[in-house]
Amino acid sequence: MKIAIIGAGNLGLAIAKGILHSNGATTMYLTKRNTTDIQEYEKYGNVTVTSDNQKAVKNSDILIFAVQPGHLEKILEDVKGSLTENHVIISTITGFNIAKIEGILGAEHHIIRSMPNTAISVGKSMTCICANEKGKKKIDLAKAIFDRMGHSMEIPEEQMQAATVICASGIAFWMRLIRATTQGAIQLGFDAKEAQELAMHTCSGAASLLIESNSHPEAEIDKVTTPKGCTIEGLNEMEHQGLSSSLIRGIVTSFEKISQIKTKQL
Ligand SMILES: NC(=O)C1=CN([C@@H]2O[C@H](COP(=O)(O)OP(=O)(O)OC[C@H]3O[C@@H](n4cnc5c(N)ncnc54)[C@H](O)[C@@H]3O)[C@@H](O)[C@H]2O)C=CC1
Ligand SMILES: O=C(O)[C@@H]1CCC=N1
Repeated sequence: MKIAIIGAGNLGLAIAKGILHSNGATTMYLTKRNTTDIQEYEKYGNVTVTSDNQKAVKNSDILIFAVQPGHLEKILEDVKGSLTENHVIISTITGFNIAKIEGILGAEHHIIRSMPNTAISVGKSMTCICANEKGKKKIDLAKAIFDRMGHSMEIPEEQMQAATVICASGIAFWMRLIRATTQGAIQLGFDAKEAQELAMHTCSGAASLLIESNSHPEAEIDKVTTPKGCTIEGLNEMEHQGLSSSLIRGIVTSFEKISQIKTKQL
């Protein structure tokens, strides 16, 4: 597989690391306007770093666009002449819909819209994808690419903004929960490093229980809450303080914001 990542910033480099981590490409082009700080990636023999997007497109089959929304239109116009009908175009751009990409490139291209998160760098991204009519023929290929770097789900395009909040912003939400647990553990006497180790592995174990046993969170909670015990006492206090409610409200607020950004920018 010959992959180009157009826009090697935060997300683009996270994807590049995920691809390297999973041996997911035969060759990989990484592009950026100023390539100085990504030059080191050429130490991996199959990686070419360049500011020449046309060259990256001509030498690759799968094109992953990870630039800021305001830059995409011009970049697509610039590379349009180098595209063939065999290219698979994967956009990670928030809010930039398939109709708009088709408006620039034409509907005859395989166009996939994706929403990964930064955990793609360690092969653990939850990635949502959807495709245009032509791209549906390549959706299994896109799914296979993202499944090598975590877990993927095909969703209707109307749900992409909601998926962005849950999966991409979700990394920040879960980080804050892990950080808060760490602060609690420090107050109970663990040093900071130990406290984070306890918090993150407990978080990972909780998610693994659900993924591997296919069970429901409340069923797992019932197994831990001893009657009159410490768990239910703590859990009920968290709920009295609005734990579930604040999470739900934060998610809805984030969604309201992403909906406004879409209307203003695009
Ligand atoms: N950071 C995240 O967790 C997620 C971000 N996204 C989306 O991914 C996109 C990129 O986000 P970030 O990586 O955070 O942004 P970023 O600003 O870190 O990266 C964008 C990169 O594109 C480069 N660039 C600009 N013009 C270029 C050009 N003409 N040719 C080649 N490269 C060019 C910039 O130098 C920069 O390195 C955004 O549209 C964002 O909505 C999507 C999911 C998650
Ligand atoms: O915060 C944001 O708006 C973008 C979209 C998802 C992650 N970062």
